[in-house]
Amino acid sequence: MQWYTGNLKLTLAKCVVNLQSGHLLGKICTSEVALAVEHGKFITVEGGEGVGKTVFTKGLSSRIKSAGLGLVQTREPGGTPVAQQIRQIFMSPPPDDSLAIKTELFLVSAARCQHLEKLIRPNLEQGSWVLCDRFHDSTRVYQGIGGGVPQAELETLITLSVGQSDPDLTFILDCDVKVALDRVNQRSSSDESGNRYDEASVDFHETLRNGFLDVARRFPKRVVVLDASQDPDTVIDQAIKEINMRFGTSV
Ligand SMILES: Nc1ncnc2c1ncn2[C@@H]1O[C@H](COP(=O)(O)OP(=O)(O)OP(=O)(O)O)[C@@H](O)[C@H]1O
Ligand SMILES: Cc1cn([C@H]2C[C@H](O)[C@@H](COP(=O)(O)O)O2)c(=O)[nH]c1=O
Repeated sequence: MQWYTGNLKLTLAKCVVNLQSGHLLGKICTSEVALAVEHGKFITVEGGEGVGKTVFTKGLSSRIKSAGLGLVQTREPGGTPVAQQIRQIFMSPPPDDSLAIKTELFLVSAARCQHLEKLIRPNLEQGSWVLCDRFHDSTRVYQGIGGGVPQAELETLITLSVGQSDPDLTFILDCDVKVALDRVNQRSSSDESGNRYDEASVDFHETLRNGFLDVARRFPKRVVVLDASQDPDTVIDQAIKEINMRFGTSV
């Protein structure tokens, strides 16, 4: 017999129980009660600059939480105090000491190790879901395809830092580069937040977009591409449909 309560799965074997109003009453032989916490699902969100990852992650998070599931929303680089300090260096190195591409690779990998060890794995083990804005596919695209680190070297470092903790599901938000850049420009004019690739050419952003689509082709079982030119609620609805189909949930 099994009960699901939030993220907790209770399994009872060979025992007599009384059920009243959904509560478990009566005598239970504890040696025959298995208390299993099912691992939470690990979902990542990827895509180029300005496609809508932040808005999507926030909206999807609240929909999953409203369904009664525990969820931690996080992002990379970052997610723990140390990883956040690495993010500062990564995002804003001193102007007279710009980052070599392999330094970038080591920085995002170090931040990821810390993030996995201190935040992601402990939460998944306790049954909480983790929704992460960017993860290793960003490394494949930005440091690999964009930055030119050879794929074999990059995959070695990804394997070393991620180990068995590959995401269960990845959403790649995809849309026309000009649409995404218009969104970035509108956002920048309102909040003045800078971006690492503000000065990059449209061609470079096209390379990133194609890089993510290439990742989707390489990992078809894990990755789902969503059309991010649609309105935010439609994109989130499509993601939820996919989540329910894959994980048997009713979010
Ligand atoms: N589906 C959408 N339709 C229209 N506008 C959107 C949509 N999603 C996000 N936006 C707007 O586009 C801008 C960029 O969105 P957001 O910050 O979510 O993108 P991002 O992918 O997280 O960007 P970055 O890669 O720079 O972190 C914001 O001003 C946001 O309000
Ligand atoms: C994880 C990861 C990120 N990056 C880059 C991609 C973006 O330009 C920034 C993060 O900014 P955001 O506004 O939080 O999306 O970092 C990267 O180059 N490599 C990575 O592995």
